[in-house]
Amino acid sequence: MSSLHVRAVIAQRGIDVTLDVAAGETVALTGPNGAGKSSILGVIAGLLRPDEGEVRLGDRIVDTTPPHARGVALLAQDPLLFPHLSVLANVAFPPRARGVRRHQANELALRHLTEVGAETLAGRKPSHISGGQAQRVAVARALAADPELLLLDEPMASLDVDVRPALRQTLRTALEDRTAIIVTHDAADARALADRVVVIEHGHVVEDGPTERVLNEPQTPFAVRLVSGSIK
Ligand SMILES: Nc1ncnc2c1ncn2[C@@H]1O[C@H](COP(=O)(O)OP(=O)(O)OP(=O)(O)O)[C@@H](O)[C@H]1O
Repeated sequence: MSSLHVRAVIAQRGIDVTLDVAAGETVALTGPNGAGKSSILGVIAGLLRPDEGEVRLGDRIVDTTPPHARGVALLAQDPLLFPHLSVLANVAFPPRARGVRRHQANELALRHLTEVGAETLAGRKPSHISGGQAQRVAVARALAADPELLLLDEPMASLDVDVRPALRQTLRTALEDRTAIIVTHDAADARALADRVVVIEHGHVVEDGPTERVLNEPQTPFAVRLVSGSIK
């Protein structure tokens, strides 16, 4: 578990952001479409190089560390499971990639699948499970990477409204005592999962405070809309 410090300037996208996340803290990153949320996650994950900036995890500067060695797991909107691998092999992939032996990696994978309530799917191929199940499996795979920092980009966006509460509950458990950033447009996600809410507009932080404060006394027009549920 590490703290995060990120400063990212991407001139072409109008982004200039500094963000600190304490060790074990979950931050909900929110703001209008095109505000820069995904770009910020991209910089932290090492997928996008800022014009200027720094990404520090604990006391390590990871700017020049390749994505797979950063200790950062990114859960995208789509589960992006490997189609040719079983559910179990998908979740065992990160530990296998860091050299854990097959038997041990499979045991670890099964434990994470159980954590997200998907252990009965272990033998199936991704094409034989539902979208909601696939997203749970993707959460298990992200956890199996044992990341120092977990980034979630609208993990509920592709799911039907009726399966969102179950995944939210899964994430609630998974994010306890983990440093994490979740991009969301849903106040329910922020309320259930985040210690802090940060609002980004036009590439800048316009509001930042404890979840309770931001949801009870929103200061910016976007936060007001978030609370009233009028976004989307
Ligand atoms: N691949 C790209 N190349 C150039 N500009 C991009 C690219 N992707 C996004 N942008 C621009 O960068 C800015 C920030 O976009 P970004 O996707 O980070 O916002 P976002 O807050 O994640 O939006 P959304 O809620 O729609 O996902 C926007 O002006 C967008 O047009």
